[in-house]
Amino acid sequence: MNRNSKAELLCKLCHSLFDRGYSVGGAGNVSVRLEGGGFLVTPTGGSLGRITPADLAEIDAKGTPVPGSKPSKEFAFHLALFESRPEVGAIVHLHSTYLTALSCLEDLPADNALRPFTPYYVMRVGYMPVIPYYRPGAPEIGRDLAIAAKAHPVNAFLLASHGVVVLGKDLEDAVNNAEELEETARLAFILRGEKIRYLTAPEIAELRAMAPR
Ligand SMILES: O=C(CO)COP(=O)(O)O
Ligand SMILES: [Zn+2]
Repeated sequence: MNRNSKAELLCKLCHSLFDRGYSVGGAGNVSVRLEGGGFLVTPTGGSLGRITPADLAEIDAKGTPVPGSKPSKEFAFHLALFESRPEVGAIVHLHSTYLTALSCLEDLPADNALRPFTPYYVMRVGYMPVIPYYRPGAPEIGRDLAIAAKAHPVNAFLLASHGVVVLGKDLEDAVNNAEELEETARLAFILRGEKIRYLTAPEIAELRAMAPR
């Protein structure tokens, strides 16, 4: 897919996420890898609900912003993930309600914030390691994500007290993964206090073998 088609699809998916409440205010950012190297990313401070292709910031293959819109303050962590995981084609960062609520819980297990109880979470995301809290835009987020992305073959990381970072092979895949994950977190809150039948280790292993990644 060429640059302009990717820019249009990115905006269309941002509007869709915003319209369904996955992003509010100026929160969240989305990026996509371009074929000849380089990236498109949402600009800093804007609403995902009203973004147009002309608003997108472009970054060259060396990670240098091309003159034009100012990139998201989180582009450093997007770049760290693109560099650590060559198969990743797009990244979605959201402050979606249930994942962000989960990120605010004390004593989350660092290796996996969400124990699997449905198959699609395992198939699309795997599991979800937790990155410690740093202020938005802090370089430490990219540093820790790069280490985690190499250590864990998963498509999502929870940023403590902040939100979520979701990876995909392309834009639609990353958005699908983010939607599945937010729904899984919503179910986890609905089921709080209930006796959940968690998936067993053999069930998880079978699903991991089917995972599209
Ligand atoms: O979610 C955000 C910060 O973590 C939004 O920041 P940007 O507007 O710079 O993309
Ligand atoms: Zn954020």
